[in-house]
Amino acid sequence: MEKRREFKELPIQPRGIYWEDDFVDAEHEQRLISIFRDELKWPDRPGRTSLHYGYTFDYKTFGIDPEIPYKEFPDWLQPLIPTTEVRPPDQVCLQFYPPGAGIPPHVDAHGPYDQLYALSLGAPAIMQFRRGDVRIDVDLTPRSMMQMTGDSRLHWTHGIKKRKNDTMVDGTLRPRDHRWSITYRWLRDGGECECGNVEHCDTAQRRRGVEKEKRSVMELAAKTSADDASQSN
Ligand SMILES: O=C(O)CCC(=O)C(=O)O
Ligand SMILES: [Fe+2]
Repeated sequence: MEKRREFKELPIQPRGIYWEDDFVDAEHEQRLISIFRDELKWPDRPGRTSLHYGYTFDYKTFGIDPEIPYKEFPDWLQPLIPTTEVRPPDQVCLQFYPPGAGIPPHVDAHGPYDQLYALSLGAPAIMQFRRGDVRIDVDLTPRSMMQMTGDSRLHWTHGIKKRKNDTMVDGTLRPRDHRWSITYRWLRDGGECECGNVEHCDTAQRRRGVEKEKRSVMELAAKTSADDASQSN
């Protein structure tokens, strides 16, 4: 019998983070990790690496790459697809984080994408949400599925610092280890993002006349400086 999905909103700022512990059980997680380690061909480079399924994420436009044909979801991915949306995701990104790797603070593009989920596997890592000076740490525990909606999706950035240890609330250090995540994105089904946040929304920026080239360069510059700043932590 299919397990009933139980997403609950985390009672924290930013609002709109929906969470389900144990989206997969520990044995299933181990089988997945064996596949990730032994059967998949990863890009040969240090740091965080990614594999794409469905449409391919385009790091230039932050949307999908129209040149790359759709890739069917492999068998191991099928049972990991959230069933809480009316259709399967359009873009799925499996990422590997070796110890010390991170992802710069960012907002997943509002223009191309609507719903956004992420599943964590392997070692835990702290994700930091930021809005202005406010920083909130969320522990991405293995086997948990997170959905970002509302404020957490639109108005706060999220990132994982590049560092070998995370500092826990009690001050202890927790070493990073091999972590995998699966990010699921749904293309917007008609209509545009109306959030109006010129700092974080590519649609609001386009309407204000900020050119596409400039937007991605601006975003990259912001990411790079934020990431550099986080190296010292
Ligand atoms: O690794 C994660 O859990 C999230 C990654 C992420 O933010 C993204 O792929 O946009
Ligand atoms: Fe993201």
